[in-house]
Amino acid sequence: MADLIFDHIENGAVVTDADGYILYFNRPYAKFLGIEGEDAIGRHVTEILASSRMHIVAKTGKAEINEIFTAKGHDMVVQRIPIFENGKVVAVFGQLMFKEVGDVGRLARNLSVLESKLKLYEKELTSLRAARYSFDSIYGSSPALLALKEEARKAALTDLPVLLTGESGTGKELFAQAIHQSSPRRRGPSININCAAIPKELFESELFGYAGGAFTGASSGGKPGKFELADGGTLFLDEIGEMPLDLQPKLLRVLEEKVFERVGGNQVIRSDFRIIAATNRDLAEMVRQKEFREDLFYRLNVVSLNIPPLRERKGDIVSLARHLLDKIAGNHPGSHYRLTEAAERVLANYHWPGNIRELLNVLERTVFTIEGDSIDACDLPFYLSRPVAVRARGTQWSLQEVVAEAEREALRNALKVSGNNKARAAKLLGIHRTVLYKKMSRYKIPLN
Ligand SMILES: Nc1ncnc2c1ncn2[C@@H]1O[C@H](COP(=O)(O)OP(=O)(O)OP(=O)(O)O)[C@@H](O)[C@H]1O
Repeated sequence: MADLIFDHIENGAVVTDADGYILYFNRPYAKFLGIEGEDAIGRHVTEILASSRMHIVAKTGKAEINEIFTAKGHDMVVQRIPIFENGKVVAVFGQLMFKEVGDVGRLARNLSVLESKLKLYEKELTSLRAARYSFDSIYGSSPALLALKEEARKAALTDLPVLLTGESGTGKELFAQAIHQSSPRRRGPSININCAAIPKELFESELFGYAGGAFTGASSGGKPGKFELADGGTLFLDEIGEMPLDLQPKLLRVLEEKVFERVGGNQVIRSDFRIIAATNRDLAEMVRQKEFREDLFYRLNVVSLNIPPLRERKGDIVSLARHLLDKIAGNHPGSHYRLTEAAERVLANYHWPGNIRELLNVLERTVFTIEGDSIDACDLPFYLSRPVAVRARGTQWSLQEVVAEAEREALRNALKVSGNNKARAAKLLGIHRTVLYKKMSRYKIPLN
């Protein structure tokens, strides 16, 4: 068996006794030197490899690792390891690590290229992240938003947990990223976990990871969880209100002690992370309803930042819209989208239940349908201009409104596809040209 293993060592390997007489000589080594392996057994190692130092290592008892060794005209890299029994060298194991010294140089060069590439990517990633997620990329000049940014900037300099609250689409994730990017942990990882997106049964292993063989199907090396990955950085727990109640005590313990074990593992893991949590739910009310643990709530709610909805900072709507249009234009080279005053009025008066995400969505869709760069009120979705009284009924639309919106959209698409040729657009729609003109006038679609 030992012979078999020995012959399967990829590179040459040899074992001598304490006096330098060969006990084993594997096939790859024999092949490499062009001799018969069996012939070498029992002979002194210097007879086969004149400058061998195996017998010297047997005397010194000191391993020689990655030494250059010349044999048969080759400069090779070898290692020689003394084997001890009861404190005495009984054998020496020698192994060829690289058949050519040049291989080592090449490997080292490759490694150093890889290392510098890695450094370059790290730098690029940091600057990309900084450009995308700094406080400067949070737009708006309303006093409420400016005050909030100031508080968030201060919080970034500390290691305190932050709880971000606000309606969906107000920019909670953007704030979390900006805090990380402005914190001393900016070079560390920024790990996100959306608590609403994880099935309950996978929650624990997502957060804490699992040990190898922890359950059927688990990968053999195990897998680190988000807490482990966030070591040295920030862990962003989005939609924390969706955290299963029975897991909350465990989460609290980790937040307090910063140590945990992987699922199915027994090794204690320490991780140095900073927590930022976000929710669009009223956590205090959830605590009162016993749907969220009070102790965890207090642990998370150390620095509390509430992002007001867009309709409560009307001053931000138009400037945000302009900024988002510039961003959209970045994907359409040569364009510079502008809003007419009427369009600005429509945007400013709408109540934006989906906040900035909805604004972005509306602008993206509008840009897709317009000809040219100017966005007028009639280019915006019909529902934005509905009177407040109608909107107050909630999201339920009357059939008439739905039909009108669909008609308007169909008209605009047909005009776009036909290059604003009315006759062709009418034909596409299957209506008479005069009907098209009438409907265009009703929906305030400009003639050209
Ligand atoms: N002040 C802002 N300036 C520029 N872009 C913003 C601003 N606030 C939000 N956005 C953009 O709006 C979109 C929604 O923001 P984000 O995902 O941060 O919201 P959220 O509050 O985390 O939403 P949810 O609660 O639904 O997860 C993103 O594309 C984000 O870049």
